[in-house]
Amino acid sequence: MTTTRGLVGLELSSIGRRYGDNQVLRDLDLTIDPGDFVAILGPSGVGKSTLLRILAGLEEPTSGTMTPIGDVPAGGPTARMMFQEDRLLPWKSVLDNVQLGTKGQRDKAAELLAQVGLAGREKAWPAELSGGQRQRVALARALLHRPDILLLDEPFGALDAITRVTMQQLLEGVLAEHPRTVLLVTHDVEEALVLADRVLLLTPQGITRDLRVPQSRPRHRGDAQLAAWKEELLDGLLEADRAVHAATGS
Ligand SMILES: Nc1ncnc2c1ncn2[C@@H]1O[C@H](COP(=O)(O)OP(=O)(O)OP(=O)(O)O)[C@@H](O)[C@H]1O
Repeated sequence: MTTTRGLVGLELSSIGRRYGDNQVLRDLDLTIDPGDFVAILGPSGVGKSTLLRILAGLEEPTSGTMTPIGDVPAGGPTARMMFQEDRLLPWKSVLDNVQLGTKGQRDKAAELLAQVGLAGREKAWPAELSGGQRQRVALARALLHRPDILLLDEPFGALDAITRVTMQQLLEGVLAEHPRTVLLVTHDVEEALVLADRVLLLTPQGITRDLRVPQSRPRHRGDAQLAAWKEELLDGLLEADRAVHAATGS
């Protein structure tokens, strides 16, 4: 049996979000098990980032409830978000960027930097790093806060194909060391299938596909079952994309 010690999940019940007349999420029911890695696919504009912002507590749903489950800490679970853009402060060193908003965590910050492959670059400025390296700093910064829930909003979306694969492998390694409940929003179906325990397809009709990926890690990108799911999910995405355009008249 998988242990959920120290891990927190979330139960969403009838979550909705409306912006004026624009009902973005509607009656969303979803249980995220403690320690699960859940990837969310969906057409542009369907509300994936909105959902992550709600989970992060950055935004309130207009309806529904969200309840933490599992080994819930006394003050409630903490969440941390990582974005496509690194959001590093250019006037602070790499180490100071990782420590941002914390006190006395220098050693831990340096240790995390080493874990993401940036030992020796503590004093560098963000401008001296490549896009992939900057995302490593952003990942180290998110992990320093030891969030119960790690929310990744297309974190590798701006990276070239090779750096992206390297970052996926790095994330997998880091999570093996620091188990967390993870939600990943991505447009990359292969990324979802290679990394996640569970892949959701979010469409204007709600979650239309909820796929468990039992393959052991590291996964083989050429795996026949993953390839079949990739086809199926791409078809689902195309169909959902048409539905979004039909709904918005775009
Ligand atoms: N603060 C806001 N005010 C008004 N409308 C918003 C706001 N945030 C998001 N929206 C609207 O909500 C809808 C969903 O946006 P969201 O960014 O969550 O979609 P997404 O699925 O993440 O899209 P993408 O894949 O393109 O990032 C869009 O129609 C967007 O215009």
